[in-house]
Amino acid sequence: MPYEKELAAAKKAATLASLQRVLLQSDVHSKSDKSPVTVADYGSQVLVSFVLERELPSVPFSIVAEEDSGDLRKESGQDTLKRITDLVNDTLANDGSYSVSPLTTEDVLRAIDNGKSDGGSVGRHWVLDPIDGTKGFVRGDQYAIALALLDEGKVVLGVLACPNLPPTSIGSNQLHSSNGVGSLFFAKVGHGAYTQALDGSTETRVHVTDIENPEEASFFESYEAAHSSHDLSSSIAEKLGVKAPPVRIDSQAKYGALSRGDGAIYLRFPHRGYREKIWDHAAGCIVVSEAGGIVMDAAGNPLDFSKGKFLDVVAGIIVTNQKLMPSLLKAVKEALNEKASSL
Ligand SMILES: Nc1ncnc2c1ncn2[C@@H]1O[C@H](COP(=O)(O)OS(=O)(=O)O)[C@@H](OP(=O)(O)O)[C@H]1O
Ligand SMILES: [Mg+2]
Ligand SMILES: [Mg+2]
Ligand SMILES: [Mg+2]
Repeated sequence: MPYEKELAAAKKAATLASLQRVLLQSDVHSKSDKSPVTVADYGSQVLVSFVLERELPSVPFSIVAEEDSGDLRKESGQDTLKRITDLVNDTLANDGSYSVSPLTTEDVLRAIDNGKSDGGSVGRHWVLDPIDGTKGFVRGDQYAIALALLDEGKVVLGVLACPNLPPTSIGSNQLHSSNGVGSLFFAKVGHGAYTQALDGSTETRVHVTDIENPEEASFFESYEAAHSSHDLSSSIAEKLGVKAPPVRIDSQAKYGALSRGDGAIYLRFPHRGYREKIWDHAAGCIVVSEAGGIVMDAAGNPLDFSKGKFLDVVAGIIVTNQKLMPSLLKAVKEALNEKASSL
């Protein structure tokens, strides 16, 4: 079966990264673009890189990942580097599946640097967001370890580990950390999407909702208003006839929740000038597509992951089932035209 061992390795990598026991979630640093990064973001990138290298030793190795080692190589980063190294070694020791001597700080830097690839349309590339929704993670809300594989520019498998997303369906009032076991979603091209509890229970196939009437639909959007225009989504929802208030959750947990029918629509409209990155959508996109949903930009184009680390989309990203997509696209077009003429 194509990509079977790759999927098994990806599930193992994302699950192990989700088991990090972080002492200080508030240990947040600011990157050069002012966005937050924590010890756990780096630790997760190291663990995923480590597991993929171990599980797939004979395969040429390329990862396009969010984090880099630049700040950790500076004098001011030495404390953080030490804490990442301890965190990774504790996680590997608790798990016990790899008998290795503890990683050194050099090993950690090298593992982070494995994520330097540029991706593209030739060959295979892993795409990793070690912690997607860092702000959600710091708040104790939703976040995801998101890992996908590109083959000749197409996403062929994806895994989303969502440690704070309960394995049962969420309503709008059950969004906060479950303090229990989280959810794992995974999909392989042409083989459907599946979920299982992060503690390894049996897997079940997931499908997006079959709702046809927008009045019965609910929609997801970013928790952070800085990441997606809440005004534009409410105008789209109103045009479509959606009655329910928005459900705001961080990260690609939105794609996971949508793939099992917890909500019907995901709307994402970043503010002017922001360029989407492939690691924020690759895993979520294949999980939802294999669950029967559609992921497009606001002009109705499928997402193109073959152009390197950026994802060039027209205006925003919209996700829903096959039945609702035509009316959603129409509502999006109207709302965007209205916005343009009001400027
Ligand atoms: N200005 C701006 N506009 C749009 N998107 C941005 C912006 N800044 C960051 N990001 C990316 O958003 C990722 C977080 O995903 P979400 O927006 O779905 O979640 S959240 O509600 O904002 O927490 C987040 O992913 P992580 O950095 O992995 O947390 C970013 O890649
Ligand atoms: Mg980030
Ligand atoms: Mg992200
Ligand atoms: Mg991230």
